[in-house]
Amino acid sequence: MNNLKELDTLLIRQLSAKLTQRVKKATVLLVDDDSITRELIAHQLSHCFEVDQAYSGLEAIEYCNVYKPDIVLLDVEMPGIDGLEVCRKIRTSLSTHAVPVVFITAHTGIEAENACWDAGGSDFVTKPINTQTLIRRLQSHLSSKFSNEMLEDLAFRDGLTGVYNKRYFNEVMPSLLSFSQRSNTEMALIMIDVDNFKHYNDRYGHLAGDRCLQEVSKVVTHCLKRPTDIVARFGGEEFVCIMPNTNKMSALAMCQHILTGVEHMANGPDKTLKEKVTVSIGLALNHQFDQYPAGEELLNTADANLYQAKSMGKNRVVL
Ligand SMILES: Nc1nc2c(ncn2[C@@H]2O[C@H](COP(=O)(O)OP(=O)(O)OP(=O)(O)O)[C@@H](O)[C@H]2O)c(=O)[nH]1
Repeated sequence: MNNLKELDTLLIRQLSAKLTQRVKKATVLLVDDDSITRELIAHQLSHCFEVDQAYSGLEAIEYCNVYKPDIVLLDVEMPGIDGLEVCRKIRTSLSTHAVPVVFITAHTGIEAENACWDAGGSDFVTKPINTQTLIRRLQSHLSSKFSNEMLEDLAFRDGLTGVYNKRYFNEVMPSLLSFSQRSNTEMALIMIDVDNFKHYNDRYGHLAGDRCLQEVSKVVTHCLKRPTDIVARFGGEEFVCIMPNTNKMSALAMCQHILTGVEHMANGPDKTLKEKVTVSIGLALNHQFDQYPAGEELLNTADANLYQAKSMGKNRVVL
């Protein structure tokens, strides 16, 4: 019992050290049209974070779309697009909606404060700024953001390969299916299974087998580049991928990419594989059914096609 408690304490200490490190390396985007104020705040914050600067609302939006900062420190009053509008834009963009926004405002009073909350702000500081308070607030928002991300990773990522896990797949599959049904778009689902993996494990050991799975998942993730594509480890040496907005030709091309990529892994510069590895792929498309299929039907079809691919000699895709 005591040992378990000690282990818990150790784990919590490790996690909190990791969190502190992440907060130290966090990027703050500081947005203010007044260059003197901006430089002054940037200088004070630079002891604790990486600080990038934007001088207008438009520049801030462009920066966020490309670089995705960890947190935004945003002046409310700016000519052109003001801070409130920038914040609304950050909140409605898929890639930045979870980025905390802390407002800097010269105005106090219920109306000014409520405007910040209504725009989606996470917090605000009033001028003149107390640097200590500002730093502590940023650290606190960053800590909760990073802990949430760490928890999400623990819940939804596969520990060995870093791709999503089956739980995540099961969570998102119904929404993706109903989205493709509503928008009448094609969607592809593939099941990938490493060929003769038992032999690889038996011959080179379980650790080498683990390494092989990591390499396969890298190849698959590399091939499926769209932000909407999802790669998950389904269990053992099996992966499942969902590709929204993908028709038969593109899906087949993707599968071919994966087959070639995996085949070439053993020739890679770092030679992490002991011998050539191949995979078999079962493909299923939602448009191949008379009626929109349920997730289970798509999965079963992909699985049956995977079985076919194996029985036809492996290292191939079957639709
Ligand atoms: N190293 C490692 N091996 C795993 C893991 N999960 C499952 N395995 C192994 O994967 C192997 C799968 O073997 P089989 O199901 O017989 O499949 P196979 O040898 O690939 O045969 P085919 O699928 O017909 O090509 C078993 O030996 C499992 O122990 C893992 O996380 N790491």
